[in-house]
Amino acid sequence: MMAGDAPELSAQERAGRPFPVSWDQFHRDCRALTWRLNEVGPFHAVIAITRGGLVPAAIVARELGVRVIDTVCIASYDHDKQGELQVLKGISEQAMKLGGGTGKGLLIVDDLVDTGKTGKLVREMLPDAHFATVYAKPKGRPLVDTFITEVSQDTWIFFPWDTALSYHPPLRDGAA
Ligand SMILES: O=P(O)(O)OC[C@H]1O[C@H](OP(=O)(O)OP(=O)(O)O)[C@H](O)[C@@H]1O
Ligand SMILES: Nc1nc2[nH]cnc2c(=O)[nH]1
Ligand SMILES: [Mg+2]
Repeated sequence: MMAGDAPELSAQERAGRPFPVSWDQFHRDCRALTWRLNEVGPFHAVIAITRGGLVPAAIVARELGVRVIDTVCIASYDHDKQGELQVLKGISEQAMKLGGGTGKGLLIVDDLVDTGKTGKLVREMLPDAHFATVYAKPKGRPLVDTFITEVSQDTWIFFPWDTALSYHPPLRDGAA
């Protein structure tokens, strides 16, 4: 950064509007997602986009009675800064076979789509799979087949596995 330049804002700071999600709420939203997916399936396997997709994938797979779960491991955000996408582990040969090579009958699960970059990459790997997320922001929404809650692009979702209970100052003292 050059002297005098404004500090670079993280994706979370740019988003501005916080949307904290509790474990209870997340579980309810995953169950609601499963109700919708139950109309679309059956699915041969669930593909979780790690790491955020692991928690909804476990809940959805449990509700749908699917026991084959695979992962595609992608790193993009370092906490809240988005960098280049890196595929750390691809989809297994066995899961690929179950999807006939194109992902037909497979269910991809992630916690959210934001810019859609992560979802787009996985869709390219499995063009015929069904892609479900719990939350969706407008830029990524066209990529998703099924989701539960849309939040505005300037929202930052705080998941229960990334947060802890802490003191919150009263509204009159300027709390959001
Ligand atoms: O639509 P995009 O702009 O690509 O962002 C969405 C992705 O970002 C988050 O993952 P992250 O890269 O933070 O990794 P994590 O799941 O391991 O936390 C989230 O879980 C999605 O996978
Ligand atoms: N936790 C979290 N991770 C993200 N990655 C991209 N967008 C988000 C978001 O809103 N919340
Ligand atoms: Mg993720």
